[in-house]
This record gives sequence, structure tokens and C-alpha cells, in this order.
Amino acid sequence: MNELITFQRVDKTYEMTSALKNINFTINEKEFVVILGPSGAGKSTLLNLLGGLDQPSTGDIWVQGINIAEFNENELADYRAKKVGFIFQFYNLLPTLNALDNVNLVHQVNNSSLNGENILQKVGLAEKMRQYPSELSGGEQQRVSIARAIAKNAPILLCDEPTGALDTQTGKQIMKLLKSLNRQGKTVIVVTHNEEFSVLANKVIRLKDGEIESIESNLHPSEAD
Ligand SMILES: Nc1ncnc2c1ncn2[C@@H]1O[C@H](COP(=O)(O)OP(=O)(O)OP(=O)(O)O)[C@@H](O)[C@H]1O
Repeated sequence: MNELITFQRVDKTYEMTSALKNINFTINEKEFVVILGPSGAGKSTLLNLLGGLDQPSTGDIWVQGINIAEFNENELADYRAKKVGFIFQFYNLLPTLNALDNVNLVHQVNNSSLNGENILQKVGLAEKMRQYPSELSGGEQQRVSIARAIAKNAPILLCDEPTGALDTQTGKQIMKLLKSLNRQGKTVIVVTHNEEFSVLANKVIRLKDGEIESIESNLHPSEAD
């Protein structure tokens, strides 16, 4: 297995708050990783560091052998554009653009991006490409945001509570879609409160009070069904 991401002695402090303390872990290529922990444990902070949205106070973050903790703003912007697709709890779609145009937005940041129509077909939205976010259900909006992340053609998908705003059944369908993307070769990292999703993961990282409580590997993750 090839190492894709390694955190080494990472700390993140916001003024008075120590959000992450001495974080060390490795994620291999093509793993499906679930990061669990209670509110305030540091999950979003960790995902923001991984996504190049923020920098650690100290420590190193190696991605494909390069230490992104040493990147300047331009290098971080390039990293965000090429290496990571983002999927958020509330979809982050532009309300004035239809589904297809929301997906095609990624052409502006990444010139190796993929054809939006094909991808919307793959996520089951062939019939709804011209509809606006307000005309789509929550699950459909999340599919558009996943299509946008896939269109970026980045190797890593970072998902922050991707099912948090969805009912249980729709949430399961979204996890199923993320699992199938993982089988097709994406490294998928999901932050969630939902213990149930841990069985889907190759690796489960538990955070508590800004520290790693445990890291478990699962040789036989279940499929989402
Ligand atoms: N920009 C910020 N400025 C100051 N403190 C922050 C900032 N972002 C996060 N924190 C603090 O860092 C700690 C970890 O927050 P974080 O959002 O990473 O937790 P979380 O596990 O994602 O929680 P939740 O599940 O509620 O989203 C919290 O104490 C939070 O208040």
C-alpha cells in the first residue's frame, strides 16, 4: 500500500483554544477513512488542514511526499484546485446556477476537469441537469456537489458530514455513492458524528478533545447497502 497522507506531530491552536494536539496518522492511497468524534473534537479543523484551507500551528502534513504545511498561499490554492474535492453538509451550491453549471464551475479552477454531463449521468441526475438547487431534493443537491467534486478529477475526496442534512435512507444512498467512487480509485475521507458509518471504512480515526483516541484498521469493510 502506498502512503498518500501523513500527519506528523500536528498541532493547531486558535488563540486560546488548542483544537488539535500532537496528531499523527497515515492514510494510504485508495483507502476509505472515517473520522469520528464528538462535537468540538477537532474533526473539521483536521479536514481543513487536509484540504489546504488552513495551516497547522506546528507539525508536518505530507501529501504525495510533499509537505503542504510549508506551502504559501499560491501553492495552497493550487493544491486545493488539483488534489482535493470537497463535499460539505450543506452542499455549497450556487443557487443562481443549474446543476450542470454548478458542476462545470470546476473548469475555472482545474483544467484537467471532467465532463459535467457525463458525471451527472453517473450520479443518477441525467434528467435533472438543468434544474436549479431549489428545485432539487437534499439528496439530489448532495449528488450535484459530489458530481462537482468528481469533475475536479482530484485523487482525494474530503467529506464533512456529507449526510448530516439528509434523512437516514438518503444518507445511506450518498454513502453508497461515496463507496463506489472509492472502488473506482478515489481516496475518500469522511468526517461524521455517525458511528454507523464506521463499518464502511478501511480505517477509523477517533478524535477526542483534539487528540487521537484510537486508529483502527478494518480488513473487511462492509459495502453500503
Ligand atoms: N476559527 C476558529 N477560531 C477559534 N476556535 C476555533 C475555530 N475553529 C474551531 N475552533 C475551536 O476548535 C475546537 C475544534 O473545533 P472543530 O470545529 O474542529 O470540531 P468538530 O469536531 O468539527 O466539531 P463539530 O462536530 O461540532 O463540527 C473547538 O473548541 C472550536 O471551538
